Amino acid sequence: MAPSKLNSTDPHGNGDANFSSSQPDNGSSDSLTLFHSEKAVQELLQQTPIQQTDDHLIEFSEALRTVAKALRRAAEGKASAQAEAAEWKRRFELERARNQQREHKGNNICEMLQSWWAQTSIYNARGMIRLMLPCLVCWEERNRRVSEGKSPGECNADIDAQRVENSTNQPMQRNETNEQSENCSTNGLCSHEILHDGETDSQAKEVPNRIMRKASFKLSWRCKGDISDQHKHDIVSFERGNITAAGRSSKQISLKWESDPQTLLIMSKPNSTSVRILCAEMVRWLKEHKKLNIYVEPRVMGELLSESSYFNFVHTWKDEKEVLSLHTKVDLVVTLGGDGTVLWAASMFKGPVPPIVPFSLGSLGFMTPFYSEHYRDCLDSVLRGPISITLRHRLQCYVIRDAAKNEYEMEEPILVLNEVTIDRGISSFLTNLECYCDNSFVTCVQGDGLILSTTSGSTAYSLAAGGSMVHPQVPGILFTPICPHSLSFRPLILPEHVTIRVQVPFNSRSPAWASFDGKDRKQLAAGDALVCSMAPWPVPTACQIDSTNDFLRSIHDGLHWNLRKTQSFDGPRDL
Ligand SMILES: NC(=O)c1ccc[n+]([C@@H]2O[C@H](COP(=O)([O-])OP(=O)(O)OC[C@H]3O[C@@H](n4cnc5c(N)ncnc54)[C@H](O)[C@@H]3O)[C@@H](O)[C@H]2O)c1
Ligand SMILES: Nc1ncnc2c1ncn2[C@@H]1O[C@H](COP(=O)(O)OP(=O)(O)OP(=O)(O)O)[C@@H](O)[C@H]1O
Repeated sequence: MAPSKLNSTDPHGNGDANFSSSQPDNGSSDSLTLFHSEKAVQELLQQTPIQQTDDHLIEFSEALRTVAKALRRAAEGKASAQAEAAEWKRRFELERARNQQREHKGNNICEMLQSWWAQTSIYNARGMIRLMLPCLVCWEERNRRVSEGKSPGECNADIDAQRVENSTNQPMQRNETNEQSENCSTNGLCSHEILHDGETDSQAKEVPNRIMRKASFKLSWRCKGDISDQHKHDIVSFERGNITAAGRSSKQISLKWESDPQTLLIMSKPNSTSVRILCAEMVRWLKEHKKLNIYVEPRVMGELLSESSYFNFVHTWKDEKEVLSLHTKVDLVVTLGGDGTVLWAASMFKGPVPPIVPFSLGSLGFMTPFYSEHYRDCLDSVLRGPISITLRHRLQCYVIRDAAKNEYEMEEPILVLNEVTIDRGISSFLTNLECYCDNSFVTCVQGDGLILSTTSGSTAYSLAAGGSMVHPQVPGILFTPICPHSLSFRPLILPEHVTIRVQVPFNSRSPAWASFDGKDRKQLAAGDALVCSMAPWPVPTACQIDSTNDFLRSIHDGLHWNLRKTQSFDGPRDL
């Protein structure tokens, strides 16, 4: 049959060659020839729509690709605006902390508490959004003007001018702040409640005789060999959280109490008999010899009370809201456990962190320089001060969902002391993570994942993935791939001021998973991003000797770093 012949001899399906070859060559009737030709033409015509369908499919898939690209660009724009906003917020906090420090002397107490409240509310999602929105508006406005053909410099100048104009709105903003402080009890901790000796009103009523005033302290550092006080700087007003300061990374920092610490929080590793016994003994000693107020976790409170009703004086908390206000009550935190307990303790404080005294009751202990056997001497000297401390930087991480339609749906930031890891989870596919640093494309991670680590975390997971060990006082962010499927992907160390964005592309074969200090795993679907920058509040941990000595001891003892038998004296030598 002509059609089958046509098909069988036309590998390309265009019919040309077969159309001519299907011409009868024996001079049979014209009508038959015509019939066959018509049939062949019809065949061809029937094939044309198939060809057209193919073309349409190609066009359609190209259109889809274009749409996907546009969507991706839009999501990237959104994530980059949000990253930028996070960075603006960070700068804004630093600037405000600096201004508050300057204004400190002239301010009356009410203003001070109001500003404190404003700062606390940063950690309330709405407060954060309130801070971020103006930044986003500026960012979008700037982008709009750039797209109109203006130079970035011109745009910034325009926006600054507009901001000056907008300063006439100041009274309205003030009203907003007043409103906040009036309504603060509904949002968490109220500024006037802090005025009452660091206790909330309700608690102060429950325990009327106890005076719990927060101890203030000063941090200072001096140049090597300088024994005078000339280079001392006052940098800390604990409640304001302005513990961040330039220069903190370059010298050994010393903490001196300005008033005696009165309240101590003990955090301990669960499920350990030796830790439980030590904890009870320490609480008893602190109460009887140091007359301190003691806080413990609800779990530990239960353990203590099951041991004896003697421990009735110990305090604990009931809910998350009270945890948020802990930093206003606690002068010092003691941890009994390994590094994991230090991480746990740090994670309890979303804002300023009281100094932590970490006792070693784990197997390694990179951040736990104190021996538990000597806890009395050690706590004696810490409570007396001055002590050397390490200000450990933290990273603040925002998970930005592609599905979030507006800023109100943004999740609370998560603070990490070690690292945030983005990996493939249970998926067997390579991760495909697009990484940007301050909006510049860094690379695409194809492998098991990526670790964004602090320098304190450099001896943890990042080290296991081939990252360098870095002194914890060095300000930087480690960018360490996990099993990258490329020979040249070496780990990086980026400066502390950058904002890193890790984006799961829309064409990713599987979702990625983020985990924070090894916990709280969150799924990152295609289009979601993780934005990470240095957090304003570091974690001050007490040193046994000093930052450097403790760090070197931890890598020698913990990792047996560069341990090798010494070469013997005898043998060949250069003459
Ligand atoms: N392959 C790895 O090395 C690997 C894998 C997963 C998690 N981790 C680390 O475990 C940490 C969580 O610790 P955990 O105690 O809750 O979990 P865990 O009980 O599983 O302990 C993990 C180990 O990491 C050590 N560690 C923690 N922080 C450290 C630090 N800053 N420097 C050196 N060692 C450190 C701990 O001492 C512990 O031995 C994560 O932040 C991550 O860094 C490491
Ligand atoms: N107070 C706490 N409440 C709940 N979990 C805690 C607490 N302290 C520690 N953890 C968790 O317990 C686990 C083990 O803690 P930690 O690392 O301190 O002990 P360890 O494993 O014995 O020490 P090392 O890691 O040095 O061997 C960690 O995952 C940590 O997050």
